[in-house]
Amino acid sequence: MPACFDPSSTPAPGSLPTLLVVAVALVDADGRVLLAQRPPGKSLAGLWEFPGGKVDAGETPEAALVRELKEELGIDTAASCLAPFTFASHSYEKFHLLMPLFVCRVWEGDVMAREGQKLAWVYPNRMGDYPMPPADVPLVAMLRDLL
Ligand SMILES: Nc1nc2c([nH]c(=O)n2[C@@H]2O[C@H](COP(=O)(O)OP(=O)(O)OP(=O)(O)O)[C@@H](O)[C@H]2O)c(=O)[nH]1
Repeated sequence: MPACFDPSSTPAPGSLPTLLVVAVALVDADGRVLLAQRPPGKSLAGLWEFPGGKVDAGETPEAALVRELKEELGIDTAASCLAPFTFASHSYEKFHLLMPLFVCRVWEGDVMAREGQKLAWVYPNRMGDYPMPPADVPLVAMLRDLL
């Protein structure tokens, strides 16, 4: 049976809270994508992810991303520089993650790890070398096709 027909892979409606997280593929002039490593002590520690974070109540995904990029990486960008690309919809044990992924090629300032996280600029065909959360796996394949 194809995995997409497996009812056990689909949680019962309403059984998990949906968490809205926004993320971005920052793409540099060489076509590399920025990944950040989740620090020890957090869930999914050690895995590499796209910069971003939770969308606060009353915030748009774009505003949340502009805020997170300033907080985490010290860079300035604007909603008009964020191109909607795709999304992840993935059930973790305690919540269902809904994560729009934007692509951004234009920002101001130098990328810095403001929260002590490890950063890596990665060519799409090398992203397999960086273990990522399960929700991100389909996104990487789509990014490879785009870039
Ligand atoms: N930013 C980001 N989060 C992701 C990605 N993939 C993925 O599954 N997530 C999940 O989405 C959630 C993002 O939440 P977050 O970064 O704001 O929060 P956190 O777990 O670090 O906790 P915090 O509340 O202490 O900030 C985490 O559960 C994280 O594992 C990704 O590529 N980027």
